[in-house]
Amino acid sequence: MTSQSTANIPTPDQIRRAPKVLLHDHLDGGLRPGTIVDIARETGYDRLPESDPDKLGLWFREAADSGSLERYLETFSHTVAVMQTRDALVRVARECAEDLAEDGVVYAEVRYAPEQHLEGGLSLEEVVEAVNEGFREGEQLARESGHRIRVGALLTAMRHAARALEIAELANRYRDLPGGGVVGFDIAGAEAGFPPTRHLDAFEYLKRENNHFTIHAGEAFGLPSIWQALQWCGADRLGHGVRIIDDIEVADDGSVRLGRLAAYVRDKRIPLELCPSSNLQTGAAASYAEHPIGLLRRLHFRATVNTDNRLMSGTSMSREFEHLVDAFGYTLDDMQWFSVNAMKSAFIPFDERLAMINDVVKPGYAELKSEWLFQ
Ligand SMILES: O=c1[nH]cnc2c1ncn2[C@H]1C[C@H](O)[C@@H](CO)O1
Ligand SMILES: [Zn+2]
Repeated sequence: MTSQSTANIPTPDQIRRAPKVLLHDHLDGGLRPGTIVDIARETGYDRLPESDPDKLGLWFREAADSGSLERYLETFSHTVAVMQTRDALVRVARECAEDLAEDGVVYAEVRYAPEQHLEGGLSLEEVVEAVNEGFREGEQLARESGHRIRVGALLTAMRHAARALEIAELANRYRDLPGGGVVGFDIAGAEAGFPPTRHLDAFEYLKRENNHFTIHAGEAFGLPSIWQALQWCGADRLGHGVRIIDDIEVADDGSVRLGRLAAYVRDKRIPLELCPSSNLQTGAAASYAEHPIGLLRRLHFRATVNTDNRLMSGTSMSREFEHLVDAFGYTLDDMQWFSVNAMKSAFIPFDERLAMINDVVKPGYAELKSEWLFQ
């Protein structure tokens, strides 16, 4: 007879079926290798390092496994290269929504940088409309195969470039669309040398518009980047934020002391969009077992679990949770805690977040948690 305590450690199948919430996933970091090969052939892009989809998938994982964020980011030149036409963007977005739904994700915010998709002659607006169309098609196809998912877009501006205000204005124009649209804004790219305050005009504009934004901060660079993102720029969430650990001291007797920034992040319930596998690849953490998510969860930070780049990390939401279950012995209750945290931190309206938590996430976990009774 299975007991409740062993049954509460989820099996891989339960992890996949559990309702999961994803806040940090890059559209150009999640393509299917076969799709990259197809589009490269159709559009005449001849610089792919491999033409066999399996080998190409492996190439991305290995190339991204460099220990440096800068080298990791170089792999995106190939995915961005095959995302320059309307058809390609619709397809990639559709498949993204389908893949997430198949993996048991019920709500996702997926980000991309419109300014990187203009080389084929599309306008910024055409890029956003193509991606939105793909997400809607993917949601519909997922429904037809028995999965429910909602996907919102986050528009990213590249931190080394100078188009943040323009992209923030774009994000604001595509808000509040019926059926879902652009739910917020982000900045990404190499962190060292490109502080978020370079883009203050964009953040101040979004605040005046009562809009939402997250900032990649505290990944390759430490506390100053997190501090700027919160106290100068006013970020609602931190993309990664994992280096907040540098402001937490754990003494030999297990007692914990938070510095002022870490205390602020916890007190204000600032969501941390943690991405364990990505951090291992860029050198921000040494192993799953040593990943700061273990301590941050114990200390009740508003921690969430995310994929970052499913292609480059060969991962999925289920894979991320499998690693965490192995490393920390997490149960279905822990998974629910992370999923509720993420849903609370989403950029959609409060009533919709609440309904997702009460009517989708919690009932999904209750169902899984009761399975042991009927075995
Ligand atoms: O983990 C990341 N840190 C900083 N930038 C990133 C990360 N993953 C992807 N990006 C960049 C590369 C993409 O081309 C861009 C937009 O999705 O965002
Ligand atoms: Zn990211």
